[in-house]
Amino acid sequence: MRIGIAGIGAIGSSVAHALDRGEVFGWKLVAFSARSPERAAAFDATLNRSVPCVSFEELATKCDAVLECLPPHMFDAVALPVLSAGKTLLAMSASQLLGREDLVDLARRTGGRIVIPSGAMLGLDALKAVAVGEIYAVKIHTRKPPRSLATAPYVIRKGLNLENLAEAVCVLKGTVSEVAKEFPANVNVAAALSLAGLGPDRTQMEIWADPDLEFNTHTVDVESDSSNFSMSIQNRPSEENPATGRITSQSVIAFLRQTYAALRIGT
Ligand SMILES: NC(=O)C1=CN([C@@H]2O[C@H](COP(=O)(O)OP(=O)(O)OC[C@H]3O[C@@H](n4cnc5c(N)ncnc54)[C@H](O)[C@@H]3O)[C@@H](O)[C@H]2O)C=CC1
Ligand SMILES: O=C([O-])CC(=O)C(=O)O
Repeated sequence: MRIGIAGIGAIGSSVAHALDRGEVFGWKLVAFSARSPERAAAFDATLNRSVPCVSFEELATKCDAVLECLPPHMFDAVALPVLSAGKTLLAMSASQLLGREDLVDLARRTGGRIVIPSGAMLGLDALKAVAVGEIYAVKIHTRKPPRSLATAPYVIRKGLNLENLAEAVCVLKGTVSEVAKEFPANVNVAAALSLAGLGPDRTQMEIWADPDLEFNTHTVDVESDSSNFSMSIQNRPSEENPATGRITSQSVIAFLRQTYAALRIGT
């Protein structure tokens, strides 16, 4: 299978290197997109096998699947050509899929597919299973070091000063739909959780700034007619981007590896 990577930041570069090292059986990296020719050349030099830097439209025509790992506002620029071409979009900017039934409809019409890998979230397997029955409630509390929230639209608009906090503060609470508008780069895991379970309008969320925290931490409570469960994850930051957990790119690699695996575990 031919894969292309849109955006070679923390997630994209790590997945590209795993593919380049031949660590993902059955998948070949055939192209990538970068923000500038200089960045592309510097990145290509880190690969054992040179790969062309192309436009998002060319990624869509050259590849069977395209991994989107761009800044959130760039999402449509790659999602639309990939889905219009009937290809598979591996979407990391999961927050950008909230309220986007139009993209799901586009995929249905063209035979394309949208996949949100588990990324930095845990337990989506159990949530999908309980969703076969009736889910009563899903709550997620995301706690982040204040610096990870400092550039969010809400923090800037309200003029919140999150520096020198003496203790953890709840910055915003509401439904995932409400919080996503204000913290687009911080709700990918909540977006994935809500899409797998009760939907963004019924999944409750709180965002906390916690000065004592080193790792992004997500705690989830689920109640349903089959199981109640609570889960928590503390994500070590990646070297390239402290806002992105190291597990995120590993989740993509694990997802790709199961394509041809003789033994597949989990939902
Ligand atoms: N689903 C999940 O669990 C998680 C999702 N994310 C999301 O995944 C996305 C990617 O995250 P990271 O890799 O950490 O971001 P990053 O900021 O490290 O990388 C983004 C890359 O896109 C490049 N870029 C910008 N404009 C471009 C253009 N026009 N053409 C090509 N490349 C361009 C940037 O130069 C950068 O290299 C973000 O939206 C982030 O919020 C992050 C962590 C977890
Ligand atoms: O925990 C992480 O690494 C990333 C995160 O909060 C998100 O994108 O929602």
